[in-house]
Order: sequence, then C-alpha cells, then structure tokens
Amino acid sequence: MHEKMLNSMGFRISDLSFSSPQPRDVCYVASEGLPDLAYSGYQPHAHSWDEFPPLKDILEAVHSALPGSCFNSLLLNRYKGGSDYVSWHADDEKLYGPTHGIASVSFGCEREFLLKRKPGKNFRGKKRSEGKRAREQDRVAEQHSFTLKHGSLLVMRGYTQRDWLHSVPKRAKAQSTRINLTFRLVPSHAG
Ligand SMILES: O=C(O)CCC(=O)C(=O)O
Ligand SMILES: [Fe+2]
Repeated sequence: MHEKMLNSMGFRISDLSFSSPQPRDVCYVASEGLPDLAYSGYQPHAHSWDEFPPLKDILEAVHSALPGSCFNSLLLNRYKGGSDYVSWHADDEKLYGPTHGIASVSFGCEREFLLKRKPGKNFRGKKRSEGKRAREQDRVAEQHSFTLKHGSLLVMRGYTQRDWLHSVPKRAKAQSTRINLTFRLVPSHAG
C-alpha cells in the first residue's frame, strides 16, 4: 500500500513509532498479554492494534485469504530506498515455536526476496563421502529469489524458519519506499 493510500485511510506513516537499530525502520504491533519479542539483542515496544485500525483491516484480509490462519502480531518494516535492507536471518525465535507460519504482505516499491538453506540443512544432500565442499556448493546453489511486488502476499510455513534463511538485499534501483507487513502468531503460553 502506498503511503498515499494509507493516508486516505486516515493512517499516517508518521503515526507509527519506528525504532531503528536496523538498516530499515521497524514497528511492532501485538495483541495484549503476549510475551515480549526480542531478537538480535533488540526488544521492540509492542503497539496495540487499536492504534492502527487499517492494520486490523489488512489482518482481516490476510485471515480471509489464508483460511485457518490466526495471527496476533505484526512486524512492520519500512525500506526508505534501495540502501535499506534486511540481512540473512531466520525468524526462529523460540517464542514462535518450530513450525510457525508467517504471512508477509508488501506495498510500494518492489524488492527482491531471497531464500537459501541454512548451513547443515542440506536437502538434496550430497553424501558425506562427497565432502563438505560439495555439500556446501549444493546448499549455496539451492537459493531462490522472488520479486515481491506491490500487494503481494508471501507465506512461509512448515520448517521454513528452522531450515532456511531469508533476506531482502540492498538494490540501487529501488528508489522509493516499500512497506512490508509480516504477520505472525505468538502462542500465548510462549515465553
Ligand atoms: O521485508 C521483507 O520482505 C522481509 C522482512 C523480514 O524478513 C522480517 O521482518 O523478518
Ligand atoms: Fe524475516
């Protein structure tokens, strides 16, 4: 969703309190009573859904698009241009459990989203006898790239976070803002 569209819904990007120890702006929204999220040594303040009604509408749209899904938290990322990025990582914090799903909605400037296997999580698996180097070459070769366009919905589920890393690299050509919403489920007993 472009900022203009968010504005017309009575929602201003400037309303969000972004905090940025990261190479992009991040804002966390979560239902009440959930355990705190902490990642990369950082613990974002949890905003309530009521502060951002349009986000509740988008959450509802995601739930309708993915029957059976039930998300209760959201990490919102704002990439102000091509030098904002997210480096290789997995959203594998214990808080979420081993097979949690993430629904990722993108608005604005399209960006490339990359996925590659974690070291040691070799799927096609060269045999041990073929050597570490061959196995590593396989893993690196098994990298996937998706262009996340305005309005796209990307779903990561199953053992994606356990076995894979993902990133949104810098791209000189990406000159405008991209907003990405990653909806997640934090089990209320987690912590
Ligand atoms: O911006 C994206 O598409 C990915 C964001 C992401 O990986 C995250 O918030 O954990
Ligand atoms: Fe992520």
